[in-house]
Amino acid sequence: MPLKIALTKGRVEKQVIPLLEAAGIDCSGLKQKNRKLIINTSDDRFQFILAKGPDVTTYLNSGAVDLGIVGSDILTEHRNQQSELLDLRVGQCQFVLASTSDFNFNQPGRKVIGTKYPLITQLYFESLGQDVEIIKIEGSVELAPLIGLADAIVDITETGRTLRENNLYVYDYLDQVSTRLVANRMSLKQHAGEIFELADQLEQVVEQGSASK
Ligand SMILES: Nc1ncnc2c1ncn2[C@@H]1O[C@H](COP(=O)(O)OP(=O)(O)OP(=O)(O)O)[C@@H](O)[C@H]1O
Ligand SMILES: O=P(O)(O)OC[C@H]1O[C@H](OP(=O)(O)OP(=O)(O)O)[C@H](O)[C@@H]1O
Repeated sequence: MPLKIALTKGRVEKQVIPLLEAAGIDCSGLKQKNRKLIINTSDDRFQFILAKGPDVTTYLNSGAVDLGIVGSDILTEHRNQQSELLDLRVGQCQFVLASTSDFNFNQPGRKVIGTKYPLITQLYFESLGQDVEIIKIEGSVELAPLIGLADAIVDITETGRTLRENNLYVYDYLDQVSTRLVANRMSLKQHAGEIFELADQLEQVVEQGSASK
């Protein structure tokens, strides 16, 4: 039976494939541009299940997969209950509080905050002792202060380009984000050897990558 790995499709998948390949894992199936969602390696050692980030945590928690590859933003937001094995050091970005130039962080009254990450936003403002109204947005979060839906946003930024091109400014920096390898706790007991072998192989690749930077 192959180890089942839920891999976040899209941006994470693209950045993780080179790491998997460097660890000697056959990614020819993953690299084929088709609509298949379940892809086995040619040696049947691994089965990749392509899913959206939040669903990777659902599959892990239900025991449907042994491993997940997903952003730490999603793990925090969805209260990950499984075992984090490795920081893959890709998908690196940072949470920020951002808004238009006229935003006043210290203004009295209850602020409205737009975000894809309500829990992270709530915890952040709780830590500041501020009560805010949070509006959940599914994407293009930067729109919220521009069209008057929210006073500010909590979102991730990498290059800062999206903020810049929409005339938004950073008012505070929150946690750093990167892609993680996570194991289902039960699978970790049942398949410890195979799982730690994979984690070790990937760790070597990650360390080599860092050393060559
Ligand atoms: N700008 C970014 N730079 C680096 N990593 C990012 C960036 N945006 C998101 N990520 C990381 O990649 C993960 C997946 O992001 P991605 O944009 O592919 O999915 P998404 O937000 O669900 O978007 P979509 O709905 O378009 O698939 C995020 O959970 C985060 O960890
Ligand atoms: O700092 P930058 O390099 O510009 O990256 C930041 C952008 O990337 C993410 O959006 P994504 O591309 O996932 O699109 P989305 O708006 O659909 O979430 C994030 O929500 C920002 O909008």
